[in-house]
Amino acid sequence: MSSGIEHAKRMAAYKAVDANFPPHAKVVGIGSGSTVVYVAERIGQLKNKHDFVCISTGFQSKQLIIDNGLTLGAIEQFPKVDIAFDGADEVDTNLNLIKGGGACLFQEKLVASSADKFIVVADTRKKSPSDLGIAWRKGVPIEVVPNSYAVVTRQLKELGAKSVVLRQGGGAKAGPVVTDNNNFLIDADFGSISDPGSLHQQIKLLVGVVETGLFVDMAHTAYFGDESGEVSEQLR
Ligand SMILES: O=C(CO)[C@H](O)[C@H](O)COP(=O)(O)O
Repeated sequence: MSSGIEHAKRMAAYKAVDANFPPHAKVVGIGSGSTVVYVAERIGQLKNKHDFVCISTGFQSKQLIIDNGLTLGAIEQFPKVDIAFDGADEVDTNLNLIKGGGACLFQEKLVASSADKFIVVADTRKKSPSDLGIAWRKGVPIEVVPNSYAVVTRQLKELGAKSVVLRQGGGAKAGPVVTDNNNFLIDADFGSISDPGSLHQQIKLLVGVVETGLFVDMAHTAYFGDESGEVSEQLR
């Protein structure tokens, strides 16, 4: 028996796949995190699962594809994706996202930006009542080339970040988190973000920044599960 939140995640993921999976899909993006686990599970139940390839967004996602009996492909082989599914750390009322809580934001954005349709799955805790930076208080994840972190940290403060933290491995690793691309991650708290597009552009221009966790104007629909199993839909 799954807990309330796991049930919420599973219901959102199953509904997202059932409502959106294209019958003749050839290339499918699979995101990262704990909600997308159920997307891979549902896609793995499809009768035609050997007719398409799945593109991963990192190590965990690759394992999900393999474990669910799906065919793994590389974005280098399949640069055009029919549909991509992924989780989010926060979704604003315009369907902009903060992502990267699981340190996979660069490959997630690469796959989502290559997709004809990008679908978000989450539980209702991820919904912001208005802007980004309200429900997710850990800051905007930013992937940086390792030796640039001090310079980028200084410049993020100049852009108005209230706090800038080099993400640490915690009990699992001494020192900073190293991404699947061998980079570091900075979490920059800008408080409530009224113009995520402009903030993304300013951060992206800093030398050393690989990608930001602000996903602006990218998602097509978000599915939010609650603990009762109800799923609500947010369209752009
Ligand atoms: O961006 C991500 C990883 O970098 C995840 O999609 C995001 O953190 C949501 O994860 P979860 O479904 O576990 O809440």
